[in-house]
Formats: sequence, C-alpha cells, structure tokens
Amino acid sequence: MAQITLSNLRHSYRPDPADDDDYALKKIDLTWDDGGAYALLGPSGCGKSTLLNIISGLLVPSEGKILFDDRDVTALPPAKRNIAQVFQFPVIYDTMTVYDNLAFPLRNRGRDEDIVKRRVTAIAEMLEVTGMLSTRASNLSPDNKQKISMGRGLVREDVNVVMFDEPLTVIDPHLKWKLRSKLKELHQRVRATMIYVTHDQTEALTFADQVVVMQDGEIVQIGTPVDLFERPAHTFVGHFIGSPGMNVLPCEVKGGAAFFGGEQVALEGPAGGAADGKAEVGIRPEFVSVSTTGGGIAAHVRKVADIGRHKVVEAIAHDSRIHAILEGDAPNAGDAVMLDFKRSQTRLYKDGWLASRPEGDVR
Ligand SMILES: Nc1ncnc2c1ncn2[C@@H]1O[C@H](COP(=O)(O)OP(=O)(O)OP(=O)(O)O)[C@@H](O)[C@H]1O
Repeated sequence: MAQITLSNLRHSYRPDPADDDDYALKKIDLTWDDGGAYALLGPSGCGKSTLLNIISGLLVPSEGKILFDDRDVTALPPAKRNIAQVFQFPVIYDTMTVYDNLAFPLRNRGRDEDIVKRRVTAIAEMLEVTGMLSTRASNLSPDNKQKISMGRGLVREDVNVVMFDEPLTVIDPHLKWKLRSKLKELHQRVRATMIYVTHDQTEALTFADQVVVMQDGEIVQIGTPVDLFERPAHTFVGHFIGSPGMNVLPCEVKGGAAFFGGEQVALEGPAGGAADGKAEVGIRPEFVSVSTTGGGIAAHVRKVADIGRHKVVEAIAHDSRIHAILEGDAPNAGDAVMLDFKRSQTRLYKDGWLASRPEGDVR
C-alpha cells in the first residue's frame, strides 16, 4: 500500500486550454493517506472519472505530478502502477468458477498455489461467498457477480490502492445497503488504501472515513461525514449533502451581524470578518424548530411531507423557502408559524464559502 499524492494537478481535454473553464480538473493538491478509506463525491461531470483515470494511469495530466509514496508515477502506464480497480459492471470470467476468478489476479502474477489458496479462502470468507467457490460464475446473481469483482480487487496484498468506480450501480436497491456495509467492514479488515467514487451521498458517507467533495473540477471540501454535515465549507456541500440539504438564505451583513429580511439572525459565533453587504445564512433543516407560540421568524407552512421516520416541513419566510425536519407533531399546510434556528448550527457564508466561526474562536 502507498500514500498517494496529487501535486499541482490540472487537466484539460482541449489541446490549447486558455482559461479555467477549459480545464476538467482546475487545480488539485491532495494526499490520500496509506490505508485510508476515501470517497470521491460529486455530481455528474465534476471530474471524478478524470481524477480516477489520472491515478490509474489511463490519462496523463496536462500539468502536475502523481506520487506513490516518494515515487513519481506520472508517466507510468496502468500496468506498472500496481493498483486494483472495481468498475460499475462486474468484470469476471463467466466460464470460470468463483474460486478461479478470485485466484486470477494472483496466478496472473505467478503467485504460488499455497498463497493463492490462503488469500482466496480469506477473501471468500470475508465476502461470505465460501459456499459458492466451486460454482461457475455464469450461474451467479448480478450482486454476487459484483461481490466477486470486489473480491478480485481485494485479493492481492501488494496493491498500492484499490479504486471503486460507482460499484453499486447494477445492484438492486434492497441489496445495496448490504454490500455497502460489507465494503466498510472489508476495509476495516484489510486496511488497504481505498478510493470509492460515487455521486451518491449515502454510499460516500457510509463507506468513507474521509470524503473528498468535488464540484466543477475543484475540491470544495475534504472531511469526515460529520464535518460535511455539521460545517459544510461551501454552500454547495450544504446543498449536496443532506436530505433535504442545508437551507441557504440570502442575508445582509452589517457590522458583523446578519439580517434576513431585516431581522437579525444569531450566528454560531463571529462573522469571520465578513465585510458588510450581501451574504448567506446556512442552517440545516435538522436544526430549525417550528412553533405556533414561541419566538423566531414568522413564516407560513407551504407543505408537509411525512416520510416515515420524520416529517419535512416546507415553510416560506421573506420569500425564501425554509425546510425543517420534525420528529414529533408537525403543523399543517397554510398554518402561520415561527421558525427558530439553533444558534450553534447557524453559519454565515460569503461568496459561497463558510465565513462564520464557532463561539469562542477569536482568530
Ligand atoms: N474524453 C473526454 N473528452 C473531452 N471532454 C471530456 C472527456 N471526458 C470527460 N470530459 C469532460 O470533462 C469533465 C469532467 O468529466 P468526468 O467524466 O471526469 O466527470 P465525472 O464526475 O466522472 O462525471 P460522471 O459521474 O458523469 O462520469 C466534463 O465536463 C466532461 O464533459
């Protein structure tokens, strides 16, 4: 396994890129620690596959370097990088047994049969496919085929990194959670460096210790799932993560205080030196409380969706839509209500970026 460093990376598919918009990857500086479980998360077109292909060697970046530990691999072809990849669709040999499929990457590199047997047995046990080892792969269900594909990615002990590219795309929704938690468990057992590429926040947040969020060819935040939920570094992360995402409301900053529709909104702490003028207040629906008697911002309820575990209230205040997630009783559509924002979770964003700081942070 190796630490992977991406240094000053830029990539354009155009022969003569002029400005930032011509780059699929604008400027990436990132270190993936040895043994880490990472997710690369972002919407379609943000540059995830481009980045993955640069790490695997299918693409040579227009600028910058890739290091595996201290070794510069920027110009090395995929076969020389010693990485394993699991793709959207299972890559297995239908005519071979499950055992031979799992053994293939090891035999291909000339490993002794006793090592092959030890590794295949261990991986099969982790994946809970021991009972299928002598089954022909053609007889497997799609999810078991993908499990074997994952096993092939994990069977070698000497790879620098295992990369998963949207590996659950073909899996039935009701089986997805099973494979998702299985992958997490596998990482805890094999401790390989793993990069999991997805546009699905649930997959990213379940699998990864660190999530790298991309937008438009740039990294907007790297953090734990809790960081991304509690302190989105950018309103994009606030919107993209969460269901519904963070409420982002227009506000006016005056002398370090934020005003929404003329009413002051108490921020978590100092406004971070945000200059007077237009900015945004960010508050997650989980931290908005709704009452008919208490104080707060006057609003009216537009609709209420009961989604089982909780209710999602959509209210309108000062022409902005505000979501609140409620566990117990909820108002009805048309009700006049008061909205209260939990102060410690109320953030200020300036030009999209987090500006406010927690109380007591006097930087
Ligand atoms: N071979 C190519 N030639 C030209 N442009 C490309 C090529 N591959 C990708 N792009 C462009 O580069 C940008 C990043 O694409 P990329 O496929 O890396 O994003 P992605 O996040 O992986 O999206 P998806 O999840 O849809 O695969 C997009 O604007 C895309 O249109």
